[in-house]
Amino acid sequence: MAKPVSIEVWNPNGKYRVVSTKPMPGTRWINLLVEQDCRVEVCTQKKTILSIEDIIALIGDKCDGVIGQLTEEWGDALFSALSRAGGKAFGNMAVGYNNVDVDAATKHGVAVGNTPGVLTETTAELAASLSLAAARRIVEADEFMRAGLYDGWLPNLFVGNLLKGQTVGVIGAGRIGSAYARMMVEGFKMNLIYYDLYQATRLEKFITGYAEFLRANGEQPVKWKRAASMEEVLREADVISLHPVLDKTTYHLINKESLATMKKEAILVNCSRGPVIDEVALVEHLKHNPMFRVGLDVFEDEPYMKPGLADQKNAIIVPHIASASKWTREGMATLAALNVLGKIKGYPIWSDPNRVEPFLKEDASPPAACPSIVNAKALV
Ligand SMILES: NC(=O)c1ccc[n+]([C@@H]2O[C@H](COP(=O)([O-])OP(=O)(O)OC[C@H]3O[C@@H](n4cnc5c(N)ncnc54)[C@H](O)[C@@H]3O)[C@@H](O)[C@H]2O)c1
Ligand SMILES: O=C(O)[C@H](O)CO
Repeated sequence: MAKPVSIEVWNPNGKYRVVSTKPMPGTRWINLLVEQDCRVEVCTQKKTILSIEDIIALIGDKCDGVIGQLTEEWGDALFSALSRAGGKAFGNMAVGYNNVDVDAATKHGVAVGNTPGVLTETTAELAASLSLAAARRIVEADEFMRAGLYDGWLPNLFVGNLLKGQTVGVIGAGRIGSAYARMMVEGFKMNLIYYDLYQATRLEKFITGYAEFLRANGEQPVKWKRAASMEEVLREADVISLHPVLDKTTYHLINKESLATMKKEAILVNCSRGPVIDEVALVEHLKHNPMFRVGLDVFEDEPYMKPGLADQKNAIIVPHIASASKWTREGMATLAALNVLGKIKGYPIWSDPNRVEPFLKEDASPPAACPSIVNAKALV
């Protein structure tokens, strides 16, 4: 028998019972649920990752929908408990939903929501920050200053890489990968090589237009290329940023062999999911290639790092904060709540999950729709 889990309750007499497994930023998401007759229960347990038993205890005997987190494994056990309690929807507060067994949800008739679009620029900005921090060795230099080691300017002190004119490689040029590519090309006049299963038409048009603008102004135009294989990107790029979804095709996409094809002084950034990189192979590569640098927001076995990673000076490591801007996190909470609410209310699915701004306006009522349900087609 699982121990009772501590909760905070909003609108105790609400008709529909919605559970959030974590307190989430902002209050708009709670207000929207309460205005639509929901009793909202927010888990306040002081434990970062809830167990399956904790979540089953939270679901209880009657629950219309749950808002959950990417740290939770949503599989058959949780979806059958939710369905038994009368639940219709699970809203993952993330765009990535590799923690969710979508087939199991569909089998139990539960809709699975995610939060695309609202985190695109915020996540791309962190990938750009890690790229710059790695290129210019900012973390190492900061540690050096704080240690009181600076005793005057030197020609060879913390020499890094100039980005202008170098090639940025993007693997997975979807929403975030494309936003990152635009930032690096427009901001630093880098050339682009990308690999994706699909053509990134809007990105290609943007860079073509920017190259024309540069040419018209007497500047060196930027170039772009869609690579025929991921290996082509790894061989040619100076900075490589990973932005694919995590699935069977992208698990350990970066491994011992692919690392060996990269330039010795390349920079590798990962703001997608940890298991896209074989982290043990990466640690070995970092040890043997001191000029190779990485910027990592995600790790293979979060919250842990593989042995040796934290000792590498050529690695910059941050704790899965790529979407952590206030506007984005409040927006993610809103989208996650509206996915659950929309399903409870029987609203239709929003037509374009790449354009979710109408749901995010602070001073207006959101559309009567679910912003993004990933198993919408399978459920009908
Ligand atoms: N670190 C973070 O905090 C953070 C924040 C947001 C998103 N993410 C991760 O980033 C991922 C991408 O988000 P998005 O909104 O850009 O999604 P998206 O669906 O717009 O883009 C993903 C892209 O990956 C491509 N892809 C799929 N399989 C591939 C393969 N084998 N090789 C190359 N490309 C492949 C797809 O075609 C698509 O264009 C999410 O699924 C999530 O895991 C992480
Ligand atoms: O997939 C996601 O949304 C992230 O990892 C958290 O923002």
